[in-house]
Amino acid sequence: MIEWLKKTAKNQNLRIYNADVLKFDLKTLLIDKRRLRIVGNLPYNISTPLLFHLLNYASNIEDMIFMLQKEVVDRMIAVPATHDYGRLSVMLQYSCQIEKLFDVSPAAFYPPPKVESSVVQLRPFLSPPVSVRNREHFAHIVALAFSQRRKMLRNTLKSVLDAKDIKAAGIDPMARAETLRLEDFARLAEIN
Ligand SMILES: C[S@@+](CC[C@H](N)C(=O)[O-])C[C@H]1O[C@@H](n2cnc3c(N)ncnc32)[C@H](O)[C@@H]1O
Repeated sequence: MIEWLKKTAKNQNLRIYNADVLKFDLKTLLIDKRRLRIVGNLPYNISTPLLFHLLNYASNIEDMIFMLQKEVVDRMIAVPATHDYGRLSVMLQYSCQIEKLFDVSPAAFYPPPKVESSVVQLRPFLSPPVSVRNREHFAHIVALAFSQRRKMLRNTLKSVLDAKDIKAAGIDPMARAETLRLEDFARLAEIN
C-alpha cells in the first residue's frame, strides 16, 4: 500500500510518511512555519495517548478534524460534575476549542463496528482560556486529581499540596476532581 502510494504520488504535491504516530515528530511536517491542519480517522485503541501526543504540538496546529469513538468525543466535551468529565476533558479544553460536528452510526461502515463514532473539530487556542505559569505542573495536578476520581482532593493531591493550600485557592479540600472547573485546576496549579 505504502509503496503503491509512493509510486502513485510521485511528482505530485504529496508527501507520504509511514510511521508510528505516537513517536512521530509533527514538526517534520511544518513548511514555512505554517500551522498544520490535521485530519484523520484515528485508531480508536490509542486515541487518548494520541490526543495527548498531539497537544504537545498545539502551537503548531491550526485545527484537527477527527473521527473517534463517540464515547471519547463525549469525554472530550464533558462539563464538570458529569460521568464523562475527566483528565481528557480538562486538558483538551485547556488547549483547544472543541466542537462535536456529528455522530456516525455503525451502519455507515461495512462490516458495522460495535461502537458508535463521532466527528470532532479541535482548534488549539492561541492563548489558553485560563492562565497557567507552568503547563507541566498544571498537567501533573490534573492527572493526580483524577488518578482516583472518587477520592477527595486533599488525598489525591497530598504529594504536592496540603489541605490548607487547597483551601487558600478557594477550593474545598474535601471536593472531588470531577466537580472542579478548568479555572479551579488553574488556581491549584498556581499555588507555590
Ligand atoms: C480507524 S483506521 C483508519 C484507516 C483509514 N485512515 C480510513 O479512514 O479508512 C486507523 C488506522 O490507524 C492505523 N494505526 C494504528 N495504530 C497506529 C500508530 N501507532 N501509528 C500509525 N498508525 C496507526 C491502523 O493501522 C489503521 O489503519
